[in-house]
Amino acid sequence: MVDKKLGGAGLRGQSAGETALCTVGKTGSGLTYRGYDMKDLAENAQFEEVAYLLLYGKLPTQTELDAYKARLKGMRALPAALKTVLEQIPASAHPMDVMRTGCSMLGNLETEATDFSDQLDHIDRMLATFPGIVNYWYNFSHNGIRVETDTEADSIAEQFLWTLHNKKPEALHVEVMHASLILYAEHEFNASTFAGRVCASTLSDIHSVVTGAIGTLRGPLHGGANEAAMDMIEQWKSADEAEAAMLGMLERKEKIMGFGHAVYRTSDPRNAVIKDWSKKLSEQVGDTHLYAVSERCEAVMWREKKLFCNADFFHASAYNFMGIPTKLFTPIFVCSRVSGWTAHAMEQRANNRIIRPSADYTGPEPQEFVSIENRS
Ligand SMILES: CC(=O)SCCNC(=O)CCNC(=O)[C@H](O)C(C)(C)COP(=O)(O)OP(=O)(O)OC[C@H]1O[C@@H](n2cnc3c(N)ncnc32)[C@H](O)[C@@H]1OP(=O)(O)O
Ligand SMILES: O=C([O-])CC(=O)C(=O)O
Repeated sequence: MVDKKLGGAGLRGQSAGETALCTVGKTGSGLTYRGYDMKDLAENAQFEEVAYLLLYGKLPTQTELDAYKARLKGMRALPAALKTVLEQIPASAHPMDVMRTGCSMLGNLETEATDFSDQLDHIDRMLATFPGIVNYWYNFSHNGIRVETDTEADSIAEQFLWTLHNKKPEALHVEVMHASLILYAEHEFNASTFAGRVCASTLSDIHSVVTGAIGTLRGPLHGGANEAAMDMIEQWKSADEAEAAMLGMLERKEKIMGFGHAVYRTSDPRNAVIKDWSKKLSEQVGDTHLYAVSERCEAVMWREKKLFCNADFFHASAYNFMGIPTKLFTPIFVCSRVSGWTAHAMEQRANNRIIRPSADYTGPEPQEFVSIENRS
């Protein structure tokens, strides 16, 4: 993999600390979690194995995995006060705002100890409850249903789909969700993780770390791109229509969501994995154009701009084929990335110094104070 030339604004290419969790664009297919190639994990593991790897430092044995899944399963029920708050949030709210509020409310009800001795309990609780939080609100506000979040689902992947559709999902969809959650789990010092680490460096609590990270992930330049990509591709009914529209967007110098990356230069290794799943799902549902539209977008962007699909682009069609409403796309990213964010928070806490960089001053030279009656 060729390194992207890094420099300029946005702290690009500057090291802001150390991590043992992840490499981006360095070895293997280009993304490793604690030394394991993301592709091997996405092809062979369940999401809980990856969360365990990030949070507990090693891949679990079968016995450890069974125990971990049972532990998470036992933590799914939502407190009544949290459900009451979720029921107040209007259907017009963005689900990322619901997640931000849900996480914050959980922190009010189940506050972390100030010595962080129970951090892993709170982290596992967030992993266990996040799918239920967003889907409880979604079903209540959109369908008038108080969905049961304490389900029999075997995994977080299954739990998301089960609490969304209020029934046991099909096996293929659960398999895709495991892969998707693994792809999104961790990505070094991306914007939301960095925001979380800054928060952790003040010795704040774990719910504040995650609440801040959720707000940072929400933007369309970061996690919000999967939703923005769907809004774009669903307008087009054929690959030719997509190509013509994209050329117009490029001509007008518009940003095309789901393309490009701050670190990768020639490809995002997560794209090949989710693109394969999107193709399989498109065949399963008898899709007539969405996959073809997506593929054409990829070809046009590469031909015209040498820009490639990032992790978000084919997630849009894949999630759509599984019947997931577009506005719930980025919350799925949260349900996964909470593992990476919190692993980083623990790493920061274990070797902490408050993150406080400097700025290059560009304001006026020192000037005399002018009293209010003499100002023009
Ligand atoms: C999981 C994730 O968070 S992945 C990222 C998800 N975000 C998106 O998909 C949003 C669209 N993409 C982008 O906005 C950008 O590519 C980012 C934010 C991901 C990276 O930003 P940067 O590191 O600043 O991009 P980079 O330095 O490669 O940009 C080079 C040029 O390509 C252009 N470019 C980059 N991405 C795009 C795009 N998606 N559409 C059109 N032009 C683009 C930039 O405008 C820039 O042009 P300029 O030099 O004339 O200003
Ligand atoms: O690394 C980044 O800048 C964004 C990204 O792909 C991620 O967070 O998964």
